[in-house]
Amino acid sequence: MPATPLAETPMPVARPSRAEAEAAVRTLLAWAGDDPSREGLLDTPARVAKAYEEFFAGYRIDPVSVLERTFAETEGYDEIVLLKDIRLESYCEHHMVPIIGVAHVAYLPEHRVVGISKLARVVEAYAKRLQIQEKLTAQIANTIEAVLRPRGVAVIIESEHQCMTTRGVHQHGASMVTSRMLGAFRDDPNTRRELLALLGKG
Ligand SMILES: Nc1nc2c(ncn2[C@@H]2O[C@H](COP(=O)(O)OP(=O)(O)OP(=O)(O)O)[C@@H](O)[C@H]2O)c(=O)[nH]1
Ligand SMILES: [Zn+2]
Repeated sequence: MPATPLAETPMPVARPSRAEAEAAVRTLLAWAGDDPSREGLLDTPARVAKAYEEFFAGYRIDPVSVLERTFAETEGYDEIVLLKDIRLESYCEHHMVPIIGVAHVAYLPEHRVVGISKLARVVEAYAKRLQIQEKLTAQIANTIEAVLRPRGVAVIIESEHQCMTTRGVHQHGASMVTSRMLGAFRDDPNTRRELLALLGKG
């Protein structure tokens, strides 16, 4: 198996306990100006800790192992495989608020294909972490390239950053688009055009 870019996957040096995480939420509630001991907020720290386990589940998913099972009986299929409109839920590493959008992931198989849901699982593994969109886009593409060794990989992400819509510049409707094209998608204009046509962006 080729070297993979997982060196970029950080884990906390010493993970705080759940009780410490809940105490931190109580501090934030009080800092926001509310009373953490009032009835409606009593269970909130526990709920927030549980929600964080969901939001940041990606730290506990290994994107390489997700892609390791492949299938060779494809009758030599070597054209574009595209999974489009994958729901994306990520979290801005500057403000810890959601980045919501869609990802489109394509590759050009070389002999073997991967179960199509696995492309969405790789997106999920990197999205459910603290991110900036450029890095998220690159991590997904680089991992697919490193593990599947296809002739090309393309990842396009379109999203809305809530740090821009609900605070700061309050730019409702502004979307951020990033793309990472590797192999034939980068080098061959016809392949890139075909992809954009399949995405309705030709
Ligand atoms: N390139 C990039 N920028 C991002 C992403 N998510 C958030 N940002 C931006 O990161 C920047 C952080 O800038 P700072 O000046 O440190 O933060 P800030 O004072 O909260 O900035 P404002 O959002 O403009 O109020 C902001 O411009 C955000 O819009 C991302 O995925 N990619
Ligand atoms: Zn932000």
